[in-house]
Amino acid sequence: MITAENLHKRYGSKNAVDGISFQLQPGKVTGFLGPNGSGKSTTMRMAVGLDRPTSGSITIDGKQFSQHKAPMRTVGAVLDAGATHPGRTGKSHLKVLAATHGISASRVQHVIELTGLGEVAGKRIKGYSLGMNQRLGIAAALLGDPAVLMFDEPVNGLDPEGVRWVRSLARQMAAEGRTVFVSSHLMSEMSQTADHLIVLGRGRIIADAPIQELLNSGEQRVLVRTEQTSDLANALTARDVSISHIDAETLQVTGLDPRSIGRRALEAQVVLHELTPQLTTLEDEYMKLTGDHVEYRSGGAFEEAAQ
Ligand SMILES: Nc1ncnc2c1ncn2[C@@H]1O[C@H](COP(=O)(O)OP(=O)(O)OP(=O)(O)O)[C@@H](O)[C@H]1O
Repeated sequence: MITAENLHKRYGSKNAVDGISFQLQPGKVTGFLGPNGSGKSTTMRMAVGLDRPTSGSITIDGKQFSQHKAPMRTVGAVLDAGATHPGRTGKSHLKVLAATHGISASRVQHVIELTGLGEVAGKRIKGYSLGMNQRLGIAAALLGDPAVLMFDEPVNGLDPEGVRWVRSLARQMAAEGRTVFVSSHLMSEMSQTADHLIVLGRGRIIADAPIQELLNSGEQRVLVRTEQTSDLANALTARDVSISHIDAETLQVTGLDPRSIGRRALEAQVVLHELTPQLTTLEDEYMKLTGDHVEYRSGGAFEEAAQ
């Protein structure tokens, strides 16, 4: 279990992480989502002692990472997959890690198989592709069979097969009861992997909720088609209901569910041709949530923080 309490990190005058608190649950994939520069990597680095909080704390099972007797058995982290010795083979890299952390050599072969590195494990790391390096990083993270896994942008630069593999590995690890924490700046990625989302914007938490809840939090819009648009609009008009005319036969209604719209149409003797709830996508929600929190926007303009 990872717990952050009022965690802050300042770099000079910059609040990279600005007082965040959260608790991650075992058995779930928690997505850590936010635009570039929102503080995800800094938070993860503090969790494994690579950076010190300016104030507040981030602990794993109640202790700071450095206080754990066997850190590799506690947390498996892939924060920088490139941090290896290029002249070694993948297998010898894993063997050294195992030997220096009191992990049995049999785990090395096991994680090589688990990560699909079998064919390249005997080759030097300097010849590895990005995908192989990513798999090697994950193999190292799994070596100590830890209950907590932390992956920073694990699918960056991977091909579609690699992306699918990382997703299913994360899900499998959570199904085994582990706490799985995965960062990404892409909602589309997280929506296929995570059960729960923590959304960060400019170092602050802007959402901490199950994916389903985020999906349901948007206002439901319903598309209605009829030849009697004005009769229907009259029948539906009420406080908190907004109706917009899309074209001569189509209305978009917010504030009423499809069932109520159907019932009112029947009472007003309006014939409906279509009644379609418009699903809010996670992407829509994410854009809404982070719209004011983006540091770098497309178009090349740099916008200074305006908080
Ligand atoms: N060592 C550092 N020194 C100074 N500023 C830093 C340092 N590390 C991070 N920052 C700044 O802190 C902020 C948060 O960065 P961080 O890398 O944690 O964000 P992120 O959400 O992981 O983004 P990305 O997806 O781009 O890596 C950014 O504005 C970044 O420029």
